[in-house]
Amino acid sequence: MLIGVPKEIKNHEYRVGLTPSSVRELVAHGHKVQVETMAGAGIGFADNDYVAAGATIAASASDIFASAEMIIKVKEPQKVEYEQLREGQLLFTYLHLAPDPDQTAGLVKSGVTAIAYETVTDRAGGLPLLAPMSEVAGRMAPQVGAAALQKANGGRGMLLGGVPGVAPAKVVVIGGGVVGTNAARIAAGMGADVIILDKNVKRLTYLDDLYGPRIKTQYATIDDTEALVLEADMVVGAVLVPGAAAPKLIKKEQLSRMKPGSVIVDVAIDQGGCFETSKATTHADPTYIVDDVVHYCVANMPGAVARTSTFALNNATLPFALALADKGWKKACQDDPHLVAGLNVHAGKITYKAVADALGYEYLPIESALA
Ligand SMILES: NC(=O)C1=CN([C@@H]2O[C@H](COP(=O)(O)OP(=O)(O)OC[C@H]3O[C@@H](n4cnc5c(N)ncnc54)[C@H](O)[C@@H]3O)[C@@H](O)[C@H]2O)C=CC1
Ligand SMILES: CC(=O)C(=O)O
Ligand SMILES: [Mg+2]
Repeated sequence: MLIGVPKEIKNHEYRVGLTPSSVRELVAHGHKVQVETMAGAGIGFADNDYVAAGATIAASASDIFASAEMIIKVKEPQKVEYEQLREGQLLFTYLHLAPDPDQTAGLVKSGVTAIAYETVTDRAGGLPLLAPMSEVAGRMAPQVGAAALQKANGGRGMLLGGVPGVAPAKVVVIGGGVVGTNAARIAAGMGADVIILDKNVKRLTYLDDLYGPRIKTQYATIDDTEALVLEADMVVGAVLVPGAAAPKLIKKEQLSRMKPGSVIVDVAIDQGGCFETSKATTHADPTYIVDDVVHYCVANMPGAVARTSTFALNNATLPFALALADKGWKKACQDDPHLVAGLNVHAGKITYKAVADALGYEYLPIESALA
């Protein structure tokens, strides 16, 4: 199969779909890989590293979109990218379609077959291709939130861990999955007073076993979520209903009652965000203020630590990329119920129910797409 890797074009996005090591694995399986020139340059992968791994270098993204049978990316295709996709081509990347009607319409119109990293599942009920980036974004959340709490950045002027004789900041994490757990762990490590809210009692039990009294847990009723958010110095938004738009758990009216200078890090922004006032920001201009509350809503947080993130992502995606290349998407999906869970779009139809429901498309059941 001819596999293409374009350079990412989102703001300050330096991750790349394949590392040179991953290219070498695909080439060892008999595939051809074409990488756009400078695709990995931002994180120390020179064109020559890709050539040494067996790739050829394409002068432009349009060469790749024109010829590749499978395109491997990191972030969802931007307009200039999805306009070049076509029927019979396979796209393997993050998509986050539910909050993104324009991209969804573009993919449907193109006829492409698109497998979204974020809805591929595993035997334990997890999301193995989302998890590595959730680990990164979760660990970054207290770090970026701590900076936002500084006075010059609009924050309350609080040190996350306090000092002897002065209490630490209160950090509330909504959603105790991969992002939430990693955010809580780092915030607690920085000395903050941390509590995690979730609706899944089993998950809260697991977190309690894992961290003991160092991190508190709370069942996420509307009442308790509101009470804790109003007391918080920093809130991390980390909920997910796979494939669906994030539920808006904190309304504008509630936000206006938060402490002036408090900080929201809405990691769930890639699914639309869990605060009514959240809108996606970029690494170039990551924060804005509503009602004296600093909002950090960068939808590609792991792009800031792109080298770590690219290795972590490739560790998870490579086995699936190999299966797709070796068998073709249909056979690979027929053989693997977890990979097929990633199928979001096929030949002009939406094949993921939560996306179809969120955006008012007819849903094509996966079995029909695979027939
Ligand atoms: N902004 C960025 O750069 C990045 C964003 N993300 C996003 O972060 C979000 C969280 O991802 P993960 O932690 O991997 O998901 P996850 O599935 O591991 O965890 C989500 C948790 O939210 C809980 N939850 C769902 N509805 C809830 C509610 N109403 N109240 C309280 N808890 C609720 C679930 O029970 C689950 O424990 C996703 O939207 C993901 O796409 C992930 C990586 C990078
Ligand atoms: C998951 C995601 O949105 C990211 O890694 O950018
Ligand atoms: Mg206020």
